[in-house]
Amino acid sequence: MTSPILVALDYPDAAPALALADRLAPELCRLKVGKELFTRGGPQLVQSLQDKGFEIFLDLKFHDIPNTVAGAVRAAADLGVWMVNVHASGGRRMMEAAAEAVANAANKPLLIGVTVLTSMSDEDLAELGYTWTAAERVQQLAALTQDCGLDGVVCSALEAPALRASRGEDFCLVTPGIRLAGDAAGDQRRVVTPADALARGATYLVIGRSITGAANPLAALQRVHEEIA
Ligand SMILES: O=c1ccn([C@@H]2O[C@H](COP(=O)(O)O)[C@@H](O)[C@H]2O)c(=O)[nH]1
Repeated sequence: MTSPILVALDYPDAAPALALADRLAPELCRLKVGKELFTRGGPQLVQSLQDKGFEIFLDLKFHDIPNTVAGAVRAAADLGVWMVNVHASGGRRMMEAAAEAVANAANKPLLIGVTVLTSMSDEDLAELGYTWTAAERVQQLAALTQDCGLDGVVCSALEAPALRASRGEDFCLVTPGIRLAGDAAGDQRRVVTPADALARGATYLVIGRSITGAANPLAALQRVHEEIA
């Protein structure tokens, strides 16, 4: 079974991340390593998680000049990760450089463009001086991301129906901002439940605190599976 669930290991260091991995199973989920955990645990932690059989989404959201981002995604591919991402707002030349960098990798990871962070609302965008809504901006950036040859985007599942219609069935929609019913949204603003996200056309569900913050994370993960079955 290939699970659509990516568990976000947002822990302050390697020990709790490895302990949780020992309670979960690669058949039930993939694992996401983000900025905090990678800064503490580094490539060695990624390797340890991969040695346990998990595929890894290295969520470092690279955003820099094209040459620098190309080198960063090449380094991520050398780690053998399953998925890596860049900020789509880095623009065409940056994304094309990233796509070219991973194209010839021995283990080519899925390369994903981050559109509008799921923690951002329309009001947050307006405060930055943008005139588009989050939904409009996601559409613009997803079109550019696909044109640059990337495999998909990070977006909210709220935008998934429109993206499925415009970008087709094969474009990966990686959706954080997932909450089990009743869980606090916290800093997230564009939030959807697991079942609703899949019904809307999401490919992968990124779930952090609804699983890692549960008294029994394995039970919470199994609850998600029951909900989406
Ligand atoms: O737009 C984005 C991009 C990435 N994330 C990451 O996903 C998880 C979500 O964690 P929760 O605890 O389920 O809120 C986290 O690692 C973020 O860095 C995102 O939330 N939104």
